[in-house]
Amino acid sequence: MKKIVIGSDHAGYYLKQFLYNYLQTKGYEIINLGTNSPESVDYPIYGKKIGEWVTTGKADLGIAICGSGIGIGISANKIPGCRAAICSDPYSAKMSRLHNNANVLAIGARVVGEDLAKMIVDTWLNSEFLGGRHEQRVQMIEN
Ligand SMILES: O=C(CO)[C@H](O)[C@H](O)[C@H](O)COP(=O)(O)O
Repeated sequence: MKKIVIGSDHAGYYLKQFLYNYLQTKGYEIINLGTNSPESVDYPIYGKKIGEWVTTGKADLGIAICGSGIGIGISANKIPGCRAAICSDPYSAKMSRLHNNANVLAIGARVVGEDLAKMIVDTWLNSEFLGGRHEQRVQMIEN
């Protein structure tokens, strides 16, 4: 079973808690990196943390949530080796794994509701990188 880290800013706090509980009931090993209240905080702190956990191998995959998914996704992508995909639909989530080997999923809590977020997360976690022609493209990103 994959080890997953999840984190958010204040805007993503409630959806983060919801997805943390949901993934726990599904049997995933999931680590909460905060924030732990709806009090206003700065999303770059959490994007950086999630990116670092994933790129250092402390976790296999990360889920990052802010209001739009954009700020925390951009922040995570500043960490070398982090490939955060900002997704608000299951198709994009699936393709981000199949073609881009995304290791962080960024979601906007002010964009998607709980049911859609569950579908996005399920799709993302159940999709695997295809490799092949996509391998060299992902390597080009790294280079
Ligand atoms: O980074 C964002 C926008 O791209 C996130 O949506 C943040 O959660 C948002 O900026 C926080 O906004 P707030 O007005 O401080 O709650």
